Amino acid sequence: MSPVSHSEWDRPADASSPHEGGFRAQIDISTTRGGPRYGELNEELRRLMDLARYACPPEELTEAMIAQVRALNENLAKVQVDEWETPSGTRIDLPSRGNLTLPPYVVTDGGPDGVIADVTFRPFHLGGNKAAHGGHIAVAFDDLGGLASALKVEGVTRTAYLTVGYRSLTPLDTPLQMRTWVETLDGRKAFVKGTLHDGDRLCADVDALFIALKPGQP
Ligand SMILES: CCCCCCCCCCCCCCCC(=O)SCCNC(=O)CCNC(=O)[C@H](O)C(C)(C)COP(=O)(O)OP(=O)(O)OC[C@H]1O[C@@H](n2cnc3c(N)ncnc32)[C@H](O)[C@@H]1OP(=O)(O)O
Repeated sequence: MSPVSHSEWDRPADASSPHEGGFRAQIDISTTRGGPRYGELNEELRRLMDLARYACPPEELTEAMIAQVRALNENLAKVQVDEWETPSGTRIDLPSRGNLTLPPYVVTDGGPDGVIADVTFRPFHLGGNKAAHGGHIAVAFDDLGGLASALKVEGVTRTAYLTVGYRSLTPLDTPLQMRTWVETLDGRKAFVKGTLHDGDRLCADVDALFIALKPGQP
């Protein structure tokens, strides 16, 4: 039942594994890993989070649900792989590359000039008063800012700083438009800007620095 330990996933590169040092310079993108129904599994898990976030179960139902979730977790524990082999984060055909922990987004346009994505904060991303939690908005900017800088430098980058301006409330369950782009590229430094809109209304903007990693840099 325990998750994969750090020592198991932080393994050295070998012939079948192109990561260098503790870091993989290229993401091993896929459209098949995890099978054709992996996206459906993710969506059911998101629905579980939505429903759990607002549930107030009576005690007898809580007991039954603990047993059900335990059974689900036991199945998931049987199919653990390391971070380089999991479909999560690599499935470019799925929302947020199949990464369940990110707010679900769909990239509608992406390249060295920037990224445009439709992002929907789910009910479980609630901060308060039906609005999205600011931390989840920052996560979306981090990932899509990281994607914009990766497409610009043609390699993986890492966030050095990320400053979010929360300009107006960000609604849940509403398709929103996020744009991110590299404003200035200075050697390894990609200065990224971004916006989040609900229609014409600006919900948030971002100012971030991503650094292209050197080969072998942990
Ligand atoms: C079609 C589909 C394709 C799919 C394709 C997949 C794409 C896939 C996208 C994934 C998207 C994930 C996006 C999540 C990204 C994370 O969330 S990363 C996790 C969060 N970030 C971290 O943990 C970073 C921790 N910090 C570090 O590792 C190191 O400090 C850093 C940031 C790598 C920099 O260290 P370093 O490489 O030793 O660089 P260093 O020489 O210190 O600095 C380089 C330059 O940057 C400047 N700098 C560094 N830090 C700062 C700072 N905080 N403020 C200002 N300046 C700074 C330095 O002053 C220096 O400037 P110059 O002297 O060159 O002018």
